[in-house]
Amino acid sequence: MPTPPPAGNRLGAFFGVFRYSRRALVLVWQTSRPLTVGLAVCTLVAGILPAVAAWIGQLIVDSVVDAMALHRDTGEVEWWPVLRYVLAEAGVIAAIAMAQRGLSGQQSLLRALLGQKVNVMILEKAGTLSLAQFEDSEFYDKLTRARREASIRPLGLVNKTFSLMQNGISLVSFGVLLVQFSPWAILILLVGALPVFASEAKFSGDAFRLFRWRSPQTRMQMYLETVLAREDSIKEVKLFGLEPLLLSRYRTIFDALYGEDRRLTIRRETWGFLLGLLGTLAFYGAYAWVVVETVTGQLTLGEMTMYLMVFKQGQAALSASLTSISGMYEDNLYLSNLYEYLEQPVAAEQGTLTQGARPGDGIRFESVSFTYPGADKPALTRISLHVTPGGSLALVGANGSGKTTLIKLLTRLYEPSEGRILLDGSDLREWDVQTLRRRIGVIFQDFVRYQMKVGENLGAGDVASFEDEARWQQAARRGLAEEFISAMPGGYHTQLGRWFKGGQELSGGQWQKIALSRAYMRESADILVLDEPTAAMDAAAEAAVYDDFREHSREKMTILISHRFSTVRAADHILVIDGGEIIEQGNHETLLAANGRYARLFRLQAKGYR
Ligand SMILES: Nc1ncnc2c1ncn2[C@@H]1O[C@H](COP(=O)(O)OP(=O)(O)OP(=O)(O)O)[C@@H](O)[C@H]1O
Repeated sequence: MPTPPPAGNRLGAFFGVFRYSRRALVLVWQTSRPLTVGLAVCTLVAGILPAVAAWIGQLIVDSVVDAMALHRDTGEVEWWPVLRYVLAEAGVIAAIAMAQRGLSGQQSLLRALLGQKVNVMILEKAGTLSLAQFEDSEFYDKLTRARREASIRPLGLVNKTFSLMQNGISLVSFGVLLVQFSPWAILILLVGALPVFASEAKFSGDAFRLFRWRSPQTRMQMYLETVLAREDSIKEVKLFGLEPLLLSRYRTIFDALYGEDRRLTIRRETWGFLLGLLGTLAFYGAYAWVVVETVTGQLTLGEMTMYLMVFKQGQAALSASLTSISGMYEDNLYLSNLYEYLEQPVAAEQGTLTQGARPGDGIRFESVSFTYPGADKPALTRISLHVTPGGSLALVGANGSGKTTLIKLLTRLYEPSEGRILLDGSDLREWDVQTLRRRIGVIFQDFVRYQMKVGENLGAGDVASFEDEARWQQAARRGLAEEFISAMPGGYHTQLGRWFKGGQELSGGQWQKIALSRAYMRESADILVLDEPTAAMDAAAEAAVYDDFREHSREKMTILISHRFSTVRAADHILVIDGGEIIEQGNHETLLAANGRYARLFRLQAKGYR
C-alpha cells in the first residue's frame, strides 16, 4: 500500500505531491490524446503570456515617455510607435483569454470522458473479483471510495499539476525579466517564498494522513446516511423510532472528525500566514528597491511599471501554486485508493474442462471443509455427499448450520479449504468456470430484485435469452408468476421496484415467484439448487411449486434447502447438518425410524399443524 511520505522529510513531502501526477497524466492521455495535447498547449500559452504582457507594458510606458518628450521638444506627435504596443498588449490579453477558455472547455470535456473511463475500469475490475473480496470490509471500502469520486479526481490532479506548471512557467518567465534588474532580487524572492511552500506541503501531507487514517469513521457515516435515507430501510427506522439515535451517532462521528480538522486547519493557516508574511516582505523589499532605483534614474518608468506588474502577478502565481499543492494531496489520496483497488490481485481462472472425466457421475463432495476468510471456526467440516442425475438432495439444519455455505462452494463462489468437490468425476477447480455456471440454476434466499422490467428480471437467468419473450412466458408459467404478471398494466414490460418512474412494487411472495421463474430460465442447467425458494409463498403456491419441480426435474440433480418438512420429505436423500457437520442422513422413512434429530424436528412441526 503506498504510504504518504514521513512527516519529517520536508523535501520528500514536497515532491510527494507529484506522486500520482504521472499516472493521472497517462490516464488522461489514454482517454483523449487531442484534448491532452490541447490542455498542455493552453497551459503553456497561459503560463508564458502574462510575462509577455508585462514586458509590453514596459514598452508602452517607455514609448509614451519618449513620445511626450518629442511632443514637448518639437510639437509633433508620432502615434504608431506607441499605439502598436497597445495593440500588441490587447492581442496578448486576448490570447490569454482564449487559452483560459480553451483550458476550461477542454477540462469539462475531459472530465466527462475520464469519469466514464474510470467508472468502466472500476466496474470491469469488479467483475473479476471474488465474493470473498467483496465481503472484505476494507476492500469494499476502497471500491466505494473509488466509485464515489471517479469523475473528478483524476482530472483534478491533472488540472492542478498543469496549473502548478503554468504558474511555475509564469514564475520562471517573470524571473527572466527580473534577472535583468538583479539576480539578487530573484534570490530574495525565492528565499522569501520557500518557507510557505514547505509549510503548505507539510500540512497538506498531514491532512492526507488524517484522511487515510479516518476512513472507517467516514465509512460508518456513509452507512448511517444510507440507513437514514433509503427506501428499503426507512420503514423500519421510522417504526422503531431510530432516527434520533442514528442521527446522534452521525453527529458524534462528525464532531470527533471536525475537532481534528479544526486543529489542523488552525495550525495550517497560522503557519501559512506567518511564513507567507516572509514572502510578502521579500516581495515588497524588492519592490522598494525598484522604486529607489527608478527615482535615482537607474531604471526607466517603463521598467518600473513592468517590475511592479511582475511583482503583483508573481504573488498571484505563487498563491495559486499553493492552492494547487494543497488540492493535489487530496487528489493523490483518491488516486492511491483507485490504483490500490485496480491492482488488487485476482486469482487467475485455471480450469478449462467443459466435460468431466466420468460424465454422468454427478456431484461429489469428498470430505470438504471450509472456513470463511477471517473466521476462527469452520463453517463446514468433512462434508461428503453424492448426487447423481435424477437424484434429489435436501439439506436440513438450524439457522447458521452451513447449508447456504455448501451451495456457495458448489457454485464455486468459494473454494473448499480442505477436501474436494467433483462434478462428473473432475474437480470443480479444473472446470471452465463459465461452463460450470451454465450447468447450475440457483436461487438464493437473498435473490436480487432488479429494478428493471418484469421480463428482464426473468431474462437475467439466461443472458443468451435476455430479451426472449417466449422464454419469459414459459419460465413465468413454471414459476407460478404468469397470472399476476398478466394482470399488470404493462405485462412483461412493467417496470418493477420503486426506484424508477412508474415502477410497481411486488409482494414478498410475488418477488419469490419471479426469482423462481428466473432460475427456470436456465434451460441448459442440469443442477438445480433452491435455497428456501418458497419461504414467502402461500401454502397453495408452495405445494404447486414442488409438484411442478418434481415433475420437471426428473433428469436433473436437485438440491433443496428448506425448513419445511412437508417439502423436504419428498427428497431421495436428506442431510441433517448441525454446526457445519452432517449428523444424520438417509431418506424420510429411515430418518424417522432412526428417531434422531430429524424425527424430533419433524414431529415438532407436525404438532404445530395439528
Ligand atoms: N460471508 C460470510 N463470512 C463469514 N461467515 C459467514 C458468512 N456467511 C455465513 N457465515 C457464517 O457461516 C455459518 C453458516 O452460515 P450459512 O449461511 O451457511 O447458514 P445456513 O445454514 O444457510 O443458515 P440459514 O438457515 O439461516 O439460512 C454461520 O455461522 C454464519 O455466521
